Order: sequence, then C-alpha cells, then structure tokens
Amino acid sequence: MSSPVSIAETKALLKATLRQFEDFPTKGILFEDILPIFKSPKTFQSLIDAIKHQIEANFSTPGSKPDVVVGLDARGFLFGPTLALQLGAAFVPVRKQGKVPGPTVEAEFEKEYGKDVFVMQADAIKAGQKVIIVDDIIATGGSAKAAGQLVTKLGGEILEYVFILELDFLHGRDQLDAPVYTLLSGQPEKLGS
Ligand SMILES: O=P(O)(O)OC[C@H]1O[C@H](OP(=O)(O)OP(=O)(O)O)[C@H](O)[C@@H]1O
Ligand SMILES: Nc1ncnc2[nH]cnc12
Repeated sequence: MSSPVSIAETKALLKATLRQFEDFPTKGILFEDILPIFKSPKTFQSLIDAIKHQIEANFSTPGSKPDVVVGLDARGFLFGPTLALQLGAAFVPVRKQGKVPGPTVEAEFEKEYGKDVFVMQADAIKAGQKVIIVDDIIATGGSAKAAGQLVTKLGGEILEYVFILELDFLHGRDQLDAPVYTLLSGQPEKLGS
C-alpha cells in the first residue's frame, strides 16, 4: 500500500475527487458525488487514515474508545465497515425502512430532498456502548439526527459524528447533540476546507 499522506493532502485529494451534478435527484439540488473516492485506493486509504487518526487522538483512553461504528444507508456503508475494522470496533448499519428483519427501532426524518424512515435492529447496540456515527455528507442534518436518536434509544453513547463533507450553509450540525468532525466544509461548487 502507498505511504501515508498528510491531512492537508487528504483534503486536497478529496476536494479534487468530488464532483457535482446539477438538479439531481430533484430540481434545484446541486448533488455532491463522492463515489469517485472509491475508484482511487490512495484516496480511499487516506480518507480512512485521516478519520482513524482523528478518532484515536480524541478517544484514546481505555474507557473512551469507540465500541461501535454506525453507518447510514447507503453511502455510510461504503467506508463505515473499513473504518470499524481499522479501529477494532463493531459495525452496525442504519437502514431505510423495509429492509431489516426482527425487532427494530425506527425514526422518521426529513433530509435536503425528501422524507424517509431509518431502522436499526433492537439488539444492534448494547446500553453503554460508545458509538461513532459516520456518513458521507451532512446537509440539513435530518438523517444524522435520526440515526443519533436510534443509537440513544438503545442506550448507546454518541462520541462523535463523522462526515466527509459538510454543506455548512444548511447548518446541519446545529441539529446534533455530540461533536462533529468533517474533512471538507463549504459551498458545493466552491469547497473550502
Ligand atoms: O443531512 P441530510 O439533509 O439528512 O442529508 C444527508 C443524507 O442524504 C444522503 O443520503 P440519501 O438519503 O440520499 O441516501 P443514499 O445514501 O442511499 O444515497 C447522504 O448520504 C446523507 O445520508
Ligand atoms: N447536495 C447533496 N449532494 C449529495 N448528497 C446529499 N445529501 C443531501 N444533500 C446532498
């Protein structure tokens, strides 16, 4: 595997990799496409390394280490399991309604372009477990807030939310009751870091 890259270089790689599509999935939305990240092993690796180092720096004592990484359906599944493995933590998916068998907890939410329902298996998280919630993008914060509600319902403790990109003009982080870490933040068409 390639040698480690700095956080600054990781941000530059990510910024150069993201691309935008107008009026997707609905008119008026400028869609940020993160999928090209996963076409480049160097960019994917540096993304995982940057998030892992940040988490290990902030949650390093034995009692503060994450037990579980929760990833949001569907783009949080692209890197959540890899991150969990690197941290030595479990991975738990939050899924959209109708996909999860057995007893569940559910939360309705609104996002930048519509409404949805998130579902988690009721035995997915044990009371007192420490949780990192990951997703690709925070826009209005509706999705992340709903995922956080499910974790809290099961007695999990949210250490931090992690996103690749924050559309900061939508103030999504104001919806969240735990620290937020993002690699990129800004206007979609003119990303700042
Ligand atoms: O902050 P919000 O306004 O809630 O928006 C952010 C959410 O929207 C996107 O997911 P989407 O629901 O489009 O699902 P997908 O991952 O299946 O494409 C994105 O991956 C986040 O989960
Ligand atoms: N503008 C956007 N681009 C990609 N994913 C999103 N999820 C919510 N808003 C989004």
